[in-house]
Amino acid sequence: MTASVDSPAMDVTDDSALEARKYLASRLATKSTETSFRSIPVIDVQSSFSGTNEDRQAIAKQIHEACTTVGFFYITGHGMEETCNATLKLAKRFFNEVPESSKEAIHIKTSKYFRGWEPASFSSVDVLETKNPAKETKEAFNWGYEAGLDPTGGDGKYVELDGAVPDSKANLWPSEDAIPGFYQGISEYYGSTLQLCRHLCRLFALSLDLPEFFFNPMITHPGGIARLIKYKASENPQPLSFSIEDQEIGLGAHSDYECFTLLLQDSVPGLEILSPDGHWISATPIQGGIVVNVADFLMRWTNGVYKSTVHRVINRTAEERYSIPLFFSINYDEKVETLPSCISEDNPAKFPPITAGKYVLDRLAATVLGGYQ
Ligand SMILES: O=C(O)CCC(=O)C(=O)O
Ligand SMILES: [Fe+2]
Repeated sequence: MTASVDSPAMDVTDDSALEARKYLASRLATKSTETSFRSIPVIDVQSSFSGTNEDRQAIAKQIHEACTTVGFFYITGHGMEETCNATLKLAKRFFNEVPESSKEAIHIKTSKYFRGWEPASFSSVDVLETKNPAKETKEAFNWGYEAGLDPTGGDGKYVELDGAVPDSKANLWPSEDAIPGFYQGISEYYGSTLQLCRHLCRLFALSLDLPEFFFNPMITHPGGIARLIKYKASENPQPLSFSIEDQEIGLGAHSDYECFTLLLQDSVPGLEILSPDGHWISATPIQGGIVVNVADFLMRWTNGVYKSTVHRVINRTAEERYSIPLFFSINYDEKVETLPSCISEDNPAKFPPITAGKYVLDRLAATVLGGYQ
C-alpha cells in the first residue's frame, strides 16, 4: 500500500497499516472502567532543574503515575513561558499574514517527509475510514530536526525516518520576505523545546527505574517533527457538549507515534482525550502549562506499561485555535528492545525489537492521504 492521492508515495508495509487500524479500533471500542480517568495531572518540574536527586525522584514518581494511568500530563515550571507565547504569536502570523502564493511554494505535497505547508482539509488521520474519511479542518506547517536548530549542534549522525542521510533542503521554510523573523523565532522555540525534551528524558528514565542518563546516548540526534496548527472557529459553538454532531473535526481521533509529544496550546480549548470507559475529557489549556503525552513507540518500548492515549481536536468555540506539538523521538536509527524494567513474570516482553524511525514512518504512511498525526 502506498500513501495517497495528493501526497508523494512512501512505502508502507501492510502490517503497519493493519496494526494502526487494529490499534485505533480497539482503543475506540474499549469500555474498561479499570483505568478510567476524569482529569489530567499537573506536574511542576521546576525543582528538577536545580534541585536534589530526591526532588527529581519525586517528580519522576508523579510522571510514572500519570503515564501508567492517563498517558497525558501538564508540566509547569519549565521556564519556557516567554518562548511559548512568542511562538504562538509567530504561528498566528504565519497562517494569517503569509500570502497564499508563498504558502503554495512550500506545499507539503512537494516534500518526501511531510514537511512544509498543509492546507486545511488536506489530510486525515482516520485510519479506520479509508474510503471516505472526514477531511480535517486543521491547517498546518511542519518541519523536522536539523543540526543547525539543535543547541548542541548535534553529533553529525542525524538520519531521516527512513535512515537516509539528511538533505539540507528537507525542511521547507517560507521566505524571509513573506514572514520576517520566522526562521529565527522557530529556531529559538525548537532549540529550547529539544533541550526540555532531553531533560524530560532524564525524568522519564528515573520514572522507569532506569539510571538517570540511560536515554542520553540515544538522543544525540533525535527525531523531532514539529508543527504549527490552526483550527478555524466553529460555526456552531457549543462549548459544553462532547457530541460531534454538527461539529467539524479539527483533527480526528488518533494516538501519536513517537516517544512523547510536547504540546503548546493557546488559550482556546479543543484538545479532548479518551478515557478507557469511553468518556472524552477536555485537556483545557492551563496558564503556563505545556501538555506532555506518551506516544505509541514509548508504549511499545515500555511493554504497554506507559499508555498512549487516543485524542482528537474539535474547536467548539467561536475563536480560532492555535497549537504547536513537537513529536519527540530517540535517534531514528536506534534499534531498541523492550525496556528491562518493564518486563516481569506477569508482563513478559510482548514486542519484537524495533527501529525508531522505521516504526514512525510506517505509522505515518498508513494514515489516510499520508498526512501527519
Ligand atoms: O492541536 C492539538 O491540540 C493536538 C494536536 C495533536 O494531537 C497532533 O498533532 O498530534
Ligand atoms: Fe496527537
